[in-house]
Amino acid sequence: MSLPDPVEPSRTAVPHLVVRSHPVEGVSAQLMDHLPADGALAWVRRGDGLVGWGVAARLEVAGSNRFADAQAWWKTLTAAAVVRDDVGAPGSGLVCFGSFGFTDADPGELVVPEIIVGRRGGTTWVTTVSPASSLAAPPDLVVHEPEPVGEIAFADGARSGTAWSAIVADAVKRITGGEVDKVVLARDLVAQAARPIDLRWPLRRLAAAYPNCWTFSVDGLIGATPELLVRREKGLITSRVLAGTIRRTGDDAHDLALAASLARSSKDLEEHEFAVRSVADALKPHCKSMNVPETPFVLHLPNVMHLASDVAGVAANGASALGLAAALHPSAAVCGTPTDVARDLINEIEGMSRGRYAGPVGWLDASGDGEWGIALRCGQADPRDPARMRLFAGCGIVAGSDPEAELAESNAKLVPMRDALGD
Ligand SMILES: C=C(O[C@H]1C=CC=C(C(=O)O)[C@@H]1O)C(=O)O
Repeated sequence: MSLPDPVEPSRTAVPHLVVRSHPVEGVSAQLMDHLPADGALAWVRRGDGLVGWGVAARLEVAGSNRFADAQAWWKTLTAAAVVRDDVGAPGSGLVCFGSFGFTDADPGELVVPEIIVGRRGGTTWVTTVSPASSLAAPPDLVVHEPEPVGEIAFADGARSGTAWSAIVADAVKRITGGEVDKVVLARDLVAQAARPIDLRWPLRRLAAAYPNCWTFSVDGLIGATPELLVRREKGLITSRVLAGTIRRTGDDAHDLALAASLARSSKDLEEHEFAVRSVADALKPHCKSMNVPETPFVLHLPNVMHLASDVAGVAANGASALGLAAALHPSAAVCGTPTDVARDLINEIEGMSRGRYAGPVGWLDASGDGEWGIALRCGQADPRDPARMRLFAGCGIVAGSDPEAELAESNAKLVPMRDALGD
């Protein structure tokens, strides 16, 4: 596949931006409620986070230097900006949102909104970003009502469930044959509505139904991910690693028994160990000290339960949150082990383009702090048909995987987006 010409950030003119963050009182609506219909940007968890709209600056990136190009552009842009930050919270001041493709060939972007509304621990603020030539006035924080999606139909994407199970069976054979230790295989569904989908409708529902996840929206990619690839905040680096899944039944007592069986399942523990190792190995050069839990805990979500490990470290160098995300991507939670072999196998047998599914999505500030999740439990709006979205889900495959069980697991992982698009 031929890659788009790489951008040359040093030669790309960046705008000189004027940025002002100030606290606002008496704002009680959810952050998402303030989003206008177009260009919604969001990163929200348990009511805190950032939403934004408008485009003050934007960079599209693809190719093998995409993370470095994005980083260089951001450095130049932040160096040229004049910032007055009266809030001083993580996420105040100049911030960009971003999302990156799973592969180098899938385009991604960084976008600096014109307006950002942030909230953290009871403090709400507004950031305005504008070119020095035309200073922006602070916006009125209006509450908008999104349009319900209405009638919607779901159909197989690149492959039927049965065809996908056959690919999983093939992968299991190749794992037992010694070709690869673990590979993550994904499938897609196509959601077709009768009218253009107002992305704020599913976004609000995801944020309400999955408060422990990070609900995100960047350039038509929306979802609620339970997996934090990396957070860098004031010298502390953290990552929530997930791998190993069991579906919930809705019966609490039964689910508790299932959680206990997940915590003992050698197949899931093996799958999890690959993911934790890949994250710990990638973060090691960037940390002075690290805490890698020996045993995962069980993360309970409304649809599934995951084996989860929170890895933490003290930053050893100036690598930004985006630089760390670049070092971590693709982790074994979305690609496999060994990475290169798993990536080639995905390319060979998965039979679809992932686009920005399973890529890093998040935000970055001028100091290099920020949060990047893995774009999971998500859908991509079709830029050519606003009534259409592609939904994605994938499963880690190891020697002990059962293709039928993996298909059921992938269906459970599609539930958040399917429900969010429903009435
Ligand atoms: C690839 C996905 O999930 C990953 C994250 C958590 C658990 C996973 C698993 O148990 O297979 C996957 O590695 C997805 O949701 O599309």
